[in-house]
Amino acid sequence: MANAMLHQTVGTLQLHGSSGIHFQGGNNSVRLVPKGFKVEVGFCKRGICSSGEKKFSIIQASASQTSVFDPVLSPSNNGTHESLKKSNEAALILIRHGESLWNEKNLFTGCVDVPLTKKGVEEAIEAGKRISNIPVDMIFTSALIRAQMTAMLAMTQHRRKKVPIIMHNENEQARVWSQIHSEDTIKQSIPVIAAWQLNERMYGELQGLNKQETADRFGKEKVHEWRRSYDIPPPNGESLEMCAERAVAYFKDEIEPQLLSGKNVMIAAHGNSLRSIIMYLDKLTSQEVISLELSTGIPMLYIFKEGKFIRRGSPIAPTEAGVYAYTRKLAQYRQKLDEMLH
Ligand SMILES: O=C(O)[C@H](O)COP(=O)(O)O
Repeated sequence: MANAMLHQTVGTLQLHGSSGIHFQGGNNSVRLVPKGFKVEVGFCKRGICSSGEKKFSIIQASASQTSVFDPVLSPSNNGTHESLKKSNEAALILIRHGESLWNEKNLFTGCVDVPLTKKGVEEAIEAGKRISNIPVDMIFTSALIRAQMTAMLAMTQHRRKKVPIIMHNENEQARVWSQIHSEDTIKQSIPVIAAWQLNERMYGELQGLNKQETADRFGKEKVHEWRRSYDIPPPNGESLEMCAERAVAYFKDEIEPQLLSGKNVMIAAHGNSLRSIIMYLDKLTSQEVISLELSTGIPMLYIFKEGKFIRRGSPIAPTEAGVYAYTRKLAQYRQKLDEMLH
């Protein structure tokens, strides 16, 4: 058990606007994180737990200081943010889930939790082949099964053979009961964070309706406006703008800090939650995003470098040399995999 870790939550860390970082544990309340403790970033369901307070846990680490998450530095810490921006480069992969049973039936799906079809399973596996040489350190998915299936199936193809493991931080018991007690096993794992903020836009009263029949009933133009306009919501549903408010906020608060710290990230999500994120990454206008269409199961690669997102398109096949020549780091990663596996 030399490598085993003892992680015990002993308090919480609170960020209070101008008054700084406070540690609150038992009867103690001190301003800074005490020596010998480290910060583990938690993911509360809504990203922000209450106004001005983000969810962190202070964990007391034994001799081994490793956890599934490396400490993440807040982007609001300007000095560090700037230096990380300069030094780090990371891959960002976006994948829209494979075909779902309601895509096949041409039904508005939105937040209804529908699994993949056989074709969707195959698309996810094919997507996995395309990214099998690209490093993945963390995976974010929506809370919906079609995105989670896609992420997991894609990872079955990855040459590095790390094990994707869904993090359960919904309450303290879930967190403790899913703890991994081997540093070596943790190193061979990829944390998977499921977040409702990455869910498909909520399609309101259109959910479950046939897309063609809806166009016949309300008119092609009206339905196109509901589906593709930026700020016009479908009846009692979310517009793309409303979807962006939660999806892009989550991306900025939870995903960008990981990229800033050099982590390679994959996001498996949905047509519209990804359209809103791409709108942010590519700085598209509300006019330009109208014509942005995403196919199911096609991975898209971005390189995050010097604080900028560089769009690299979709890796075509695992053998496509060009993809791995995008950056020296990617080429080196692939070379390492080749050496390891031959
Ligand atoms: O939720 C749905 O119905 C689809 O996944 C996305 O639909 P859209 O193409 O109408 O945006």
